[in-house]
Amino acid sequence: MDTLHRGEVEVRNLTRTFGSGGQEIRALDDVSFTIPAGKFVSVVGPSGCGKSSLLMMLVGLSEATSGTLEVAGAPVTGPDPDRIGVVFQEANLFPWLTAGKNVEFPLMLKGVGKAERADKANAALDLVGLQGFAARYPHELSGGMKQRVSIARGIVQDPDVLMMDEPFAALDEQTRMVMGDELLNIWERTKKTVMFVTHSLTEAIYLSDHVIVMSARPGRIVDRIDVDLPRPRTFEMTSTPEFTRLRNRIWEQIRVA
Ligand SMILES: Nc1ncnc2c1ncn2[C@@H]1O[C@H](COP(=O)(O)OP(=O)(O)OP(=O)(O)O)[C@@H](O)[C@H]1O
Repeated sequence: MDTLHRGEVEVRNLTRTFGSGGQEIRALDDVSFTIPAGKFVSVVGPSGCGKSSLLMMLVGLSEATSGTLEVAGAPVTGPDPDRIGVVFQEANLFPWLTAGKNVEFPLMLKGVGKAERADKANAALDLVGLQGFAARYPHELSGGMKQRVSIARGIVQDPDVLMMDEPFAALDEQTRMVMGDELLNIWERTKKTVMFVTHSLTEAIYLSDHVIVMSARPGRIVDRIDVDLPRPRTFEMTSTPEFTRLRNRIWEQIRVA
């Protein structure tokens, strides 16, 4: 396949079942989609539809029951932060390490030398707007800042793809909106492919090129929406007829799902 035209994320006929025998729970059923390289795609759906399960398989932390997953041109066989960065809802920082050392941590595991580690961590912290904060400990940072550190840690190895599982869900509304704009800035500067799981329809539309809509369990894809709003996105766009039309379309799908 032509590398230039290959989807950065390819999911084919993915099924995920938990448990066994009479206790089986089918979380995902025959899910297929492609995220082209460099695109920002959100996944929305009712609670329990399998969004997190999907992301856990795509980052190599959980195995598919059947189907195939390819990211950045290769099958996913386990965690691979050089290829796939991940950011979760909780920042999950080590409280006893500074922001800089938290970002360096995955590089330390790889045996990267001290100077290179510090350079890369500082560059990642700059990218998320935390220049000068490397020496701070997590308890000295706000919720938004902690999540920025977590994003810096997710991209410190410069992966092609960034997977995000409700990264701003624990933040207050104002911080959440600022973080959305920050994330778009980072995305535009780094050209990474982003898959973003969220409960917020507004956030999904505001950030994305495409929105994948999933049904209630067992999760299936019921719609894929192209968001043709111009970039850069602005707060004013969220009250335009086009934005409302897209939000209504997703809501109709989720309501009946
Ligand atoms: N380890 C597990 N063992 C058993 N069932 C599981 C496990 N993980 C997930 N499930 C079930 O699979 C379904 C999908 O869960 P998942 O967390 O992926 O959904 P979700 O869409 O991310 O939910 P939410 O939006 O509430 O975060 C749920 O019904 C959940 O209870």
